[in-house]
Amino acid sequence: MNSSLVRAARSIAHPRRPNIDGGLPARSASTLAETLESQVPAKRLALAELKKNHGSKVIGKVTIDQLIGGARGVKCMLWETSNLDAEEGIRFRGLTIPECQQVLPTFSGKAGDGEPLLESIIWLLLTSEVPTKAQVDGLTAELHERSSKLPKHVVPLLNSLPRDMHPMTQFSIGLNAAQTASVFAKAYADGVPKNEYHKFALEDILNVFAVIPEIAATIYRNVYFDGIVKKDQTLDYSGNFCRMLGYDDPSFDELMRLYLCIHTDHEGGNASAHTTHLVGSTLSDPYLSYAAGLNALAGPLHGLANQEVLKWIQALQEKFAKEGKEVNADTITEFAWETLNAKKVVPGYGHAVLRKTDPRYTCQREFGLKHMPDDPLFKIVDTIYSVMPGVLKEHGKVANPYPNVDSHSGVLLWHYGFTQYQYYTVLFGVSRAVGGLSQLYWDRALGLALERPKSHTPEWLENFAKNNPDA
Ligand SMILES: CC(=O)SCCNC(=O)CCNC(=O)[C@H](O)C(C)(C)COP(=O)(O)OP(=O)(O)OC[C@H]1O[C@@H](n2cnc3c(N)ncnc32)[C@H](O)[C@@H]1OP(=O)(O)O
Ligand SMILES: O=C([O-])CC(=O)C(=O)O
Repeated sequence: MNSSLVRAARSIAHPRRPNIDGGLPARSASTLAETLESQVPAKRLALAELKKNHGSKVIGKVTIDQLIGGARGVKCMLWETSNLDAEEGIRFRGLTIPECQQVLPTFSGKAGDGEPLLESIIWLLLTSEVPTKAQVDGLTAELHERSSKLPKHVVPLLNSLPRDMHPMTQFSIGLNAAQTASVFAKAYADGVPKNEYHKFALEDILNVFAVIPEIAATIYRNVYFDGIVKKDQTLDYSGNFCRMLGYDDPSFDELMRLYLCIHTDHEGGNASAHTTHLVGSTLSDPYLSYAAGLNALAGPLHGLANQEVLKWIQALQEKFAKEGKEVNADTITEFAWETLNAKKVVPGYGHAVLRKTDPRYTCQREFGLKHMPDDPLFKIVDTIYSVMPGVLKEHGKVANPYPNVDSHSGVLLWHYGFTQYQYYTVLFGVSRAVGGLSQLYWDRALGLALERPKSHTPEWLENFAKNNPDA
């Protein structure tokens, strides 16, 4: 591992940590819980100071357009695990995706040699520190051990669900049902003081990370196969998850590691993270909070777009096969205009914040170029990329004509025979738990308030506009 790069990454990821001897930042205690607990006092103090010294500073204004238009650009949420720049894309604790790929521990043990382990990202997002391989291995073992905490009624419940119920509905039901194991809910009922909430939240958060692969894999095996889920806990989190889904291919394991890492977090305003944060702010426990987040992820303008992309490509292929035409730049353009003229969205394109190609799209494209350059579907996605921004620019309505993460993920899965696209958002849901719930830990540790913004009636807005012509 390149130590100067790791040093630089650590100082980006954790800018306030003193670096007394000019070398690597002091390594904190070895378990994740101890590392986090050691950070809480300083973080609480920093937030209190920020409030005391700068609490009344104005950081923005809100227009009536923003109020009507889904609060785009309204600054109203504290989120520390990641930050999204409209041009550059996501940074996880200050690190871009390529930087994460260079410095985070991988399955081989060598940073930069393969995709980061999900456990590395869990550690990074929660603590803001780049973990060592030993810390990551410890976390892998801890999560495997915690996976036994899935309540015994959950799998039979999942087995009883109709096979044609959408996998995301099943996922939400499964996680809600697992909530009987919440130690946070029990601690609250037992009256633990507010400054201790985060300790019980962390227990739930790690347990949720540990049990969701079994919920997700049971759904996949039930809906499409024989219902049998086989584990291999000698592997890392993602590798074991692949075995549970029924895949045993090192290249697919690497894809899953990449997939699970890049979908974790996208700052706070996206619908699934925001929902988790909002529901958690009522002191609903992490199981219920993230189950709510899953329901937001299940919408077609958000996480479900990844299945819609595959559906769109299948429809395109079917139409031109019937007409005896090949799929190429011209026929894709024709199909895109048909979609737009029918007043439907082109799935996988556009974004509420991004104004350039999503770096999560780019890194998946690079994976495709390395592992499946001649795959016909991969080539179609590339051809779509070559024409769609031009079509959307010509259409003239779309703020961002470039592809988002959902545009590419399904095609990579398809290459490995994972063709059940109605299930794809469940994989996204396994990953997004990590971002939403890492932030939820800090929400409770910092004692953040119940979220409750102000709404206004149309009459109030009209009166305001009439009485304030220059506003
Ligand atoms: C993980 C994720 O959630 S990434 C996003 C996944 N979603 C998709 O890929 C679905 C397709 N994309 C979209 O629907 C949108 O781009 C969104 C929902 C992601 C963002 O929405 P907005 O911030 O409102 O986008 P924007 O400001 O560009 O919208 C302006 C207009 O362009 C339309 N538009 C935006 N993107 C698209 C698109 N891909 N295809 C067609 N029309 C689009 C909007 O529907 C809106 O139309 P309207 O004025 O008639 O309401
Ligand atoms: O940021 C958003 O609004 C949507 C998105 O890409 C994500 O949640 O990953």
